[in-house]
Amino acid sequence: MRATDHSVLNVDCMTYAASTETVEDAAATGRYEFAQANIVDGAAMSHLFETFRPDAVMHLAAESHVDRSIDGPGVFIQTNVVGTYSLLEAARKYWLTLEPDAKKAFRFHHISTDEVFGALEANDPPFTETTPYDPRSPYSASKAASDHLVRAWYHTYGLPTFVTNTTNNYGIWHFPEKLIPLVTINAIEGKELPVYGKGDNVRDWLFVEDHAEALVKAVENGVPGETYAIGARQPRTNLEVVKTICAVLDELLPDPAGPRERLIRYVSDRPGHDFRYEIDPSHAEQALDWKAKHTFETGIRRTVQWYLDNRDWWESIRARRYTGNRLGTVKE
Ligand SMILES: Cc1cn([C@H]2C[C@H](O)[C@@H](COP(=O)(O)OP(=O)(O)O[C@H]3O[C@H](C)C(=O)[C@H](O)[C@H]3O)O2)c(=O)[nH]c1=O
Repeated sequence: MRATDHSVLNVDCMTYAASTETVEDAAATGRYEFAQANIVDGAAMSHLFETFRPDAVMHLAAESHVDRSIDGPGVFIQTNVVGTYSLLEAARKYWLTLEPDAKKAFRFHHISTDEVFGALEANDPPFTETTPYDPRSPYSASKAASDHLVRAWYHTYGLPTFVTNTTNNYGIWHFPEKLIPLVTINAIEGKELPVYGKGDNVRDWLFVEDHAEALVKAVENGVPGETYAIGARQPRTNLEVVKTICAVLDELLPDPAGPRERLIRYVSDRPGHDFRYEIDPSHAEQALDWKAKHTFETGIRRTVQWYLDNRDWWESIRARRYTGNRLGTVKE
């Protein structure tokens, strides 16, 4: 199946106030058209299937910010667990109505995270598809639960599902509460750059366009019951990430006050902060005939340039809605 020749129901950002506002911001750019429905609402989900009659589903809808899940886990259980259940049931009811060929070709692609595998120590080998689940935050536990539901619907009902687990994404349109957009925007504005703990936690960074390409390959070629661990082999400590952003910005937009590393502030650590995530993507690269094109350095350069070129987008988000304490305030 080629994703470009078939209708794929891309379920994303359809949940709750914060995500709906994200959708409005994205839709305001004129580049997107969204069907909005609450993922927890089974009837609304069934209506989406009847309207679109998709050949496949890409399930990207999730509450995704770990800090928010620590502040308020309930919405993560609703969206990520109950929402995935409701989407699976709507997909199953629709799938049962399909003709045999369409039924065989149908795919339910669940997009998930490497956080379900827990935390690595410095010398542990990277996660693979066979790493046991060991989630530790309310967010990762809710995603782990959703992964298990998706596999259960394959084994129990025969719904042709598969799962991709990916490393940290970054790039254009990244919501300004996560580390990279938050630090980029704060650095542009000359504000302090909050680094949790000592800044030695490691994340493995995948440029969003590389991930999108992998997801298209996966929905075209993914085998039901399979798992694909997707990453770019670009692990960096958080301090390296922040310093790289500062250096790129100093080059693209020099600050008369001096190098931006002066803005780095070490703040209280995230409770239960997972030390290190990293994926070995060998199986996915081979099975999906895909490989990430960006190194962290090429991807971050494009990202910083994009935030410089798209101030209107993030300024309006910061000004209108998200001035709360999860948006770049230094907490000490
Ligand atoms: C917001 C913030 C974060 N950090 C640290 C915490 C992490 O060690 C690292 C990245 O944090 P962020 O919240 O951007 O992303 P993760 O907690 O690694 O999780 C992200 O990647 C996974 C795979 C998903 O599945 C999540 O959905 C996604 O949000 O920077 C700071 O030091 N300062 C800050 O102000």
